[in-house]
Amino acid sequence: MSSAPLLEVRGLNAWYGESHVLHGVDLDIREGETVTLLGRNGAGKTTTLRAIMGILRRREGVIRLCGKDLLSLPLHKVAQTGIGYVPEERGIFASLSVSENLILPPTVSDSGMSVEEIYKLFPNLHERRSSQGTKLSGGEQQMLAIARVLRTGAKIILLDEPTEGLAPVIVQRIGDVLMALKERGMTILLVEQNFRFARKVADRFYLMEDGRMVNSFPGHELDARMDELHEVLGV
Ligand SMILES: Nc1ncnc2c1ncn2[C@@H]1O[C@H](COP(=O)(O)OP(=O)(O)OP(=O)(O)O)[C@@H](O)[C@H]1O
Repeated sequence: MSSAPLLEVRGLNAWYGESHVLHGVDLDIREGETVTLLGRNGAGKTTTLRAIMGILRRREGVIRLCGKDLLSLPLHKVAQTGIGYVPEERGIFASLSVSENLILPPTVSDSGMSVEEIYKLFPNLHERRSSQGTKLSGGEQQMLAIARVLRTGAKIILLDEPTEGLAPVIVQRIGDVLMALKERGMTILLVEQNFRFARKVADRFYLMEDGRMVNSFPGHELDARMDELHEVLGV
């Protein structure tokens, strides 16, 4: 680990009201890396993403992006630092068309993808460009949610279970998109329960249990650790 991490999380504690959910989470993601968070339901994966983004406000510890402190920033300033978030519920504008959803996101850097580039990466969004958000399939909504973040020029994208509830052929399509983003040098933090999908894209895994990171290992060790993972994940 020579270069400084792009995203650095140290000793992160977070609370929902009085409920203490994250207990000293440490996480490092280097530029261009794809890192996947594993853990059983309730382990704190979504909470980690929400705490990094500042949606969950009661936090203590260190969160830095390119060395810049995120913890003290107001919510609306966090995305402007170049960190994009695709929540599990996707967060697209249901009443707007695909093309309107793509035009709306504010830009955080010049490196954001143009609408033309987006349509090249997601030909199905081009076909559906005039369709309203509510009329899209789950897979199309997921792709639109990812595309919206790519428009902004974010350096790192946080994805919460992008394959959940989607048909295998769509899961594969999303995998192809993430591989294309990796090739472009995008840094990705992924929460994912689908091993087959995660194996394809992840350079490194973190394992969470009860609001703590309990292990981290490189992607190629996934198969050798399957028994241990099944035990911790209860799957
Ligand atoms: N809005 C909330 N208010 C209070 N507690 C919450 C809230 N959201 C989550 N929690 C609690 O925080 C803990 C971590 O939940 P979190 O959603 O981060 O887990 P997860 O690992 O993402 O699992 P899942 O796959 O179920 O989303 C759980 O104990 C959960 O019950």
